[in-house]
Amino acid sequence: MTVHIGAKPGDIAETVLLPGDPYRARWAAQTFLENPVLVNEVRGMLGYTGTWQGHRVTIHGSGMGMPSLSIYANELIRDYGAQTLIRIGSAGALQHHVRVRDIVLAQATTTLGSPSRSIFRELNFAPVADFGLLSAAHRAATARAIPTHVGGIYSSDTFYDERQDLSDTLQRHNCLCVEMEAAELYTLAARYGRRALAVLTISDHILTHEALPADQRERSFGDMVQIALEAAFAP
Ligand SMILES: O=P(O)(O)O[C@H]1O[C@H](CO)[C@@H](O)[C@H]1O
Ligand SMILES: O=c1cc[nH]c(=O)[nH]1
Repeated sequence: MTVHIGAKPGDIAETVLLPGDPYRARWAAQTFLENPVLVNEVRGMLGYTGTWQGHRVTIHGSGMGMPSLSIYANELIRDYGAQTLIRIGSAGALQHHVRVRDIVLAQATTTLGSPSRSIFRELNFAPVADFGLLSAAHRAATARAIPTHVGGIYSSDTFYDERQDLSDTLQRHNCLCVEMEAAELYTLAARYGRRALAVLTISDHILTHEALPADQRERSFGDMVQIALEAAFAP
């Protein structure tokens, strides 16, 4: 047990899928895993372990924002030995050609700051996805003809951002979408030698203001879960 995770040693699989929303963790575990068992509910942050096609998998909420994800990812990596961590999250599109419900595979992330920012001092560290996971996820999405984009994204700790100039600059630099966790996940994976990827579903459009309701964010993003599972266990 850790401060924030009540699972016993061995309860957490080496492969962990990380949605921000704990109820999405429950939905994904009950929909995709065989024999899902609740392994954490400290602070209501649900985590389940089961099997997918014979492979052990944990699906665990990360909460919203990099400070929250950082707590769970640190404990999953350092205390439970997680090796492969795949975020399955929602995101807001920053480009017209990226549409609501499309998938984005985050190749690299830009951020203003993350919990790891202070240790880099003057360095602009570039958090990037694991290439093996990224290419396997792309193959899985292409095989299923799921509309998918690969490229740079923006990880922000501010959902209600007042800085329109930031959005404009990111858009001009072909940033595909905004979400709130991937930069810290990729940085921790780099630090501890683990594999990480963010597979995102567009839930909102920053340019058109289209937005999906909360129940659909919780329960209807099956394509990204399927892509994440296939990528995690690709030969
Ligand atoms: O749907 P999740 O995975 O929570 O991801 C996105 O949704 C939350 C904001 O509504 C942030 O966590 C953001 O990254
Ligand atoms: O606009 C959005 C949608 C999902 N997540 C975000 O961080 N921003």
